[in-house]
Amino acid sequence: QSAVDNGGGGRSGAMSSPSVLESVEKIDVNPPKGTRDFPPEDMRLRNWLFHHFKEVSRLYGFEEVDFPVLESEALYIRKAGEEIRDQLYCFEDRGNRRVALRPELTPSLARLVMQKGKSVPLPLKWFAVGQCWRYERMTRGRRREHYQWNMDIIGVPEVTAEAEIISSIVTFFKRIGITSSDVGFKVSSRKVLQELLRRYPIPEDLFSKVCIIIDKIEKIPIDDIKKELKSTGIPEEAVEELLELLSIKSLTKLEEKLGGSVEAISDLKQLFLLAENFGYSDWIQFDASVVRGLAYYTGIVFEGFDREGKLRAICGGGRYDKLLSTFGGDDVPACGFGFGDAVIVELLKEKGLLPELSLQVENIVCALDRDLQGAAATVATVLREKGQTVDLILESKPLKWVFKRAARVNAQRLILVGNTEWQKGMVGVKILSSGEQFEIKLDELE
Ligand SMILES: Nc1ccc(Br)nc1
Repeated sequence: QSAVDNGGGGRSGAMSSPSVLESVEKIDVNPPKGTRDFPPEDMRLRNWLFHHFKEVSRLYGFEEVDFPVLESEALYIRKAGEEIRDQLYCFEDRGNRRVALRPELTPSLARLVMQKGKSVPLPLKWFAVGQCWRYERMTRGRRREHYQWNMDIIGVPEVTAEAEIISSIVTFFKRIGITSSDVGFKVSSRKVLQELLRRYPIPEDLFSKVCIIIDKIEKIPIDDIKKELKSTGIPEEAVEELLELLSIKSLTKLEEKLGGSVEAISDLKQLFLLAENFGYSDWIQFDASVVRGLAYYTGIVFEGFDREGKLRAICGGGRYDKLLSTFGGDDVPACGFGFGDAVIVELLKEKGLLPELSLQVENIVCALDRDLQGAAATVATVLREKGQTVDLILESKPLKWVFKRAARVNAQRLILVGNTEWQKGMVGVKILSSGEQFEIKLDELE
């Protein structure tokens, strides 16, 4: 029996005509390692999540954009030692081009902004929800794809942009029942690190590398962090001072350490003031250890975390004022965030906040005998043209089977097309919740 229906014996399993397809071993019905299918129940939850992503983006006046999942590898070749680079899902295509499945959306967004150039007046407020990939040795059994929601503001140098996008994430959390007791945002600025490093004689290009190492601070032993930092050439005393600085959790202490005239301090103070105005002060806290793991961040950085500390970062983002210039474009200030579709679902499960999403159908339409299948199609069409959802029974089935299906699809009512009624232009209706039953003219059915 061939693995696919060759149109011969159909699915009944009857002996099919000689197959044009070679008989094969049964194919592996699972999706590739690290990837997911979305059967109906999972797709309903995904659509529910994406609906909230997109509704919040619309509330904030952002425009939706999208890009190919396949991009030139060049977009992601950064030499700062990022994990995202080590796990790039890249290959050479048949035209000998180096391409990659996108690991994130921001470089594509930067590319499109550059492509549009002066034809789009700034500021731009764009959002996207797209599948992103990584190729990781399955030893860790982690996923290789996830969907990310991104919102980005291009062309606003002020901290009002960061305050706005953090507000949008807070709005999202509130919409799905997450509160500031469940989740918070750790906020810092890479300018803190820059300021400290400036006080030591070390080359500018080390900055990104140092950030990427520090981002691993809770993922690998502190001695490995020190070793990696020293291997970049930073003086020993700088490493010690750096690690001490990263433990600061109050802006006041940071100011004592760095002095008030530092731009990082004024940026952060402005952000916390704006948080008051947006009404999300109790969601955010200063934490100097936040640097995020992407090389291109240049200023404020933040990450959403679960206060119980059970899960990985829920989302993350920040300012990236130099990304377009690293692509050879003009410097354009930008900030944005990425929000994955996996950790948030784990959090909703933890909090008992997963929504009940069942299939709902208003009508099941069923012909009571074979020669009324056409009449049933007419009834279904009349209802659908009125905007009613109809599950039309497409084959002759016993009523018991129809009732079982009605229960499975949560139908509100059964429309039965029978000879006697149809002769009078009528159909039988059974309200499944009450059991009420009546006949009605087709054109009065609504
Ligand atoms: N960047 C990235 C891509 C895919 C997954 Br799963 N996680 C992170």
